[in-house]
Amino acid sequence: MTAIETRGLTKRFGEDVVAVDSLDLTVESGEIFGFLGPNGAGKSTTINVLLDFIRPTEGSAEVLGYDAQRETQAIRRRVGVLPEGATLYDRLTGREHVEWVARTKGADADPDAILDRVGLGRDDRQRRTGGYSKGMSQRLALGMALVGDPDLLILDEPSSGLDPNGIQEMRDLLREEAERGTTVFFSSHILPQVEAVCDRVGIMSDGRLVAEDTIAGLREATGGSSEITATVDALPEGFDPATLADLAGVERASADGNDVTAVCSDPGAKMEVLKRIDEVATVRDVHSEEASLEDLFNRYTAADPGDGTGRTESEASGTDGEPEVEDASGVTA
Ligand SMILES: Nc1ncnc2c1ncn2[C@@H]1O[C@H](COP(=O)(O)OP(=O)(O)OP(=O)(O)O)[C@@H](O)[C@H]1O
Repeated sequence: MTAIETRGLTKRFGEDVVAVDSLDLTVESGEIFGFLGPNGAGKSTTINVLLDFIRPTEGSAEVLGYDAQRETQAIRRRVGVLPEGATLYDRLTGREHVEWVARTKGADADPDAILDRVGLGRDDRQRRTGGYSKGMSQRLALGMALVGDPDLLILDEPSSGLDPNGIQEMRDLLREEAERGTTVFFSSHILPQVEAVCDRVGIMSDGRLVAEDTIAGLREATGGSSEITATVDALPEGFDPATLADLAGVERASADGNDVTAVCSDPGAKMEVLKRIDEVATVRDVHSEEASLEDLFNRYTAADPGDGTGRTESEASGTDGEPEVEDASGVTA
């Protein structure tokens, strides 16, 4: 079964902004799917349509086989949501938040077990959330998403505000959830984290899905440039490392001190680079790397226009937009 499926999904705000443009997205059950894109690419808007916080202009969206607009209640019972910038009720304690979500969902949850999983300390969970740090609020919001063992987790920037330990714990938690059979759909700007946990990724740019594949698949599709760095004793006088780019399959090359690095569009060219360097210098060490998700992301989104926010000028100054649009930043059950 597919966990998420959109067909021709489009959302316009006012006359000028096409936040999501004919999106065909498929997320299979049980996978961890990373939803990526620069600021303003349309990720949150897509998520907000899936959860019926906003209505699409055109197209359709199904979540767990239910129509996202007509069967919202069925979806909310089976989906755990961490909205962007989740708002908490200052006067309630962390534990009370989890109890509240459990009541709303009609779920039989153990708040302490959940808060243990997200690492919100025993004392902290008894305090009112008005005094929480950003990371504590984020841990609690994630705990609220876990209530009722959802079939699908939709997490908008789950690592936001977390320290490095928190990010690592989040990664483990996503894996644990996937092992239990939960589908995990999350947006993130922390690409190494995405690379470490995701089965597949989708990359949005300017409202459109410009790539949807495994990371290995993206590497292949882009010609998967890879790097080789050779550390040498010394480079001979007059040797210009840039000339390594004359070799077939080498995009560019440069030297930084005793490190000579070549970026290869054809991984097979790495050996040729090494041989050439070995002819002119004594090679002490070699380091080879495949294109990171960050490199791939940059390739797919390089053409993103403007300042990267995707906002028009009038919108940035607050003169455009759709007043009736509901914000997804509230606490969601
Ligand atoms: N309520 C709204 N009214 C008008 N325009 C909006 C509204 N919500 C989003 N937009 C615009 O839609 C586009 C997509 O925004 P969206 O928030 O979906 O991007 P995003 O990929 O989630 O970005 P980020 O990574 O910064 O969170 C942007 O141009 C944004 O300004």
